[in-house]
Amino acid sequence: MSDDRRERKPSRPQRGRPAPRKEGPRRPPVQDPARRVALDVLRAIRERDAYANLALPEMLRNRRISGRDAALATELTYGAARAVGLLDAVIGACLDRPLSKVDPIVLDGLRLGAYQLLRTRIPQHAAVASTVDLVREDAGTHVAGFVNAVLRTVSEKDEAAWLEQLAPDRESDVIGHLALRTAHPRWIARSFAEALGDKGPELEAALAADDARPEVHLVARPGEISADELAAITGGDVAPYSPYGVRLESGAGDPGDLEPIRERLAAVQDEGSQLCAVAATKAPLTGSDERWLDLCAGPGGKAALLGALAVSTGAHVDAVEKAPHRAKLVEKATDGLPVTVHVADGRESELEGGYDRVLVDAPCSGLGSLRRRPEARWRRQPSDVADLTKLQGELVRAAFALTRPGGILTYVVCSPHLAETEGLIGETARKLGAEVLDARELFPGVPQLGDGPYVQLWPHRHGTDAMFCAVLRKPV
Ligand SMILES: C[S@@+](CC[C@H](N)C(=O)[O-])C[C@H]1O[C@@H](n2cnc3c(N)ncnc32)[C@H](O)[C@@H]1O
Repeated sequence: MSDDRRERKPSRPQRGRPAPRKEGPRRPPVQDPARRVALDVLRAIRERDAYANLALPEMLRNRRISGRDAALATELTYGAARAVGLLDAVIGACLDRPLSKVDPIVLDGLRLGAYQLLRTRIPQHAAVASTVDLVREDAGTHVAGFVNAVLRTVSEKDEAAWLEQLAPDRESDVIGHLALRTAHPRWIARSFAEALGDKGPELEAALAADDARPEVHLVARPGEISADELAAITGGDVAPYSPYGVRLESGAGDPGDLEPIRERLAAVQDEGSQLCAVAATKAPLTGSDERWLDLCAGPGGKAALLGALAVSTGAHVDAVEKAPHRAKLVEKATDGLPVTVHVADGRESELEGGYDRVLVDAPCSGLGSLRRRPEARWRRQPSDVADLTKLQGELVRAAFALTRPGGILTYVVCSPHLAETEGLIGETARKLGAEVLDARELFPGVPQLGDGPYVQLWPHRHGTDAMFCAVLRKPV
């Protein structure tokens, strides 16, 4: 935006603190509860590293917002948080100063407004006026003209026209081009390309699927309720691959309100996670099959499924989790199941070895579940991956030491990044002398699993998170 279109230059409010209102009567509180929540969550993400999928439901509950307002708040919060890179590129093109010079509180508002203008059908006037009102409440009247002028400039073109202007040339920089189009950081788009071995239509489909709101997946607890019954009660569809899965349309409200979930007959769990947990219990094994170990168990999604499956086979699960508060979540998730929770570092758990089956669902970059964690793609850094692979290798080695000869070690990460997947497990298995089994055989009915021996699931192929699964056997 040029200076002549901006109102008098504001003295900047202090970062993180609303400036006192300068004029006019106090507004009645919360004229626009949905956008107010969205803006407050965007701010919480920026200021205190909040997670949208935790902060949003909490705010909606505390403010007693439901129905259409809750649906709008969810759409705006998730959408704007996911598209930050794209929104910032467009906002930056409307300014005559660097984006970093814009007050962060004002920038949150600009992102919320730009998202509505570029990626929703909200009428332009409503998008601009409502955003100006909210930012005025937070940052003072003096910023209203600036916000109004920037958003009016944003609204002069639609998303396609902005991309035409701002995206790198597809021919010379396909990664940069697709990254901006699908609101991904370049390094993540590159890691997807490397994992797929593709820079064409498949990469585009993968990034596009990652830029869309995902369905909600539920797991029907084995022995408690069937997937058919769960689908009938919730109005969802039986999932295509997991025998325990149900898929619900996104935006169908808070799944925590569903009766089967309140009654603990079912839980929210991505179908890919379900498939990996089931695979860990199904790899062929000779001899005893009673002692199972989940070495990275928090918050307990897979431990609960392992525990429920263990009931029918007579097995017992030890679940290790390093973070005490997450270990409590595992206890809650596995209450009543044959699962013992241990608060310990999986690398030195001091558990007695000889396990028949060990699952290492390792801490990872989470690049495989970006669609469910909208802000994560902008928070993660390439350097995170190097730190994580060190930990992943140490956990796999500790797990292998705890596995009995002939026993099965299943390694899972929610990431397609090659350093965390094939790179990590291939090298570690070789050094340990482990036999690599063909994991594809443990995912019956799941198409497009490639050449093996590992399994990499993808949102665009399977509708699941991009889970990776490798299955090793310790030689006798
Ligand atoms: C990907 S999550 C596991 C998800 C879990 N299996 C589920 O399905 O709900 C990885 C977990 O490992 C835990 N963790 C991190 N470092 C660990 C360590 N050294 N030993 C044990 N657990 C660890 C993290 O706190 C986190 O809860």
